[in-house]
Amino acid sequence: MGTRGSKPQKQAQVLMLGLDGSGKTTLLYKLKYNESVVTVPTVGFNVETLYGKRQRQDAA
Ligand SMILES: Nc1nc2c(ncn2[C@@H]2O[C@H](COP(=O)(O)OP(=O)(O)OP(=O)(O)O)[C@@H](O)[C@H]2O)c(=O)[nH]1
Ligand SMILES: [Mg+2]
Repeated sequence: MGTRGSKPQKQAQVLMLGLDGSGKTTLLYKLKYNESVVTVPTVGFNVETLYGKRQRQDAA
């Protein structure tokens, strides 16, 4: 993203909000591991770092 002429944004911090039991944790771990996990109601909050395809290749 970004305006014309600016560098593409390489990192983003995303805050996901939703009602209890609306699927936030399920979506987070689906995005991170591409798997459907069994969840329990979250106490507090979940924080995860997700990497894009290119970033994973750079890390390897
Ligand atoms: N049918 C259906 N069920 C879903 C979907 N996403 C999540 N669920 C189910 O909804 C329930 C709650 O999912 P969570 O991911 O724990 O919801 P949450 O928003 O993190 O809940 P809290 O942590 O309590 O706020 C679980 O039983 C999930 O399996 C979906 O897309 N479809
Ligand atoms: Mg949760």
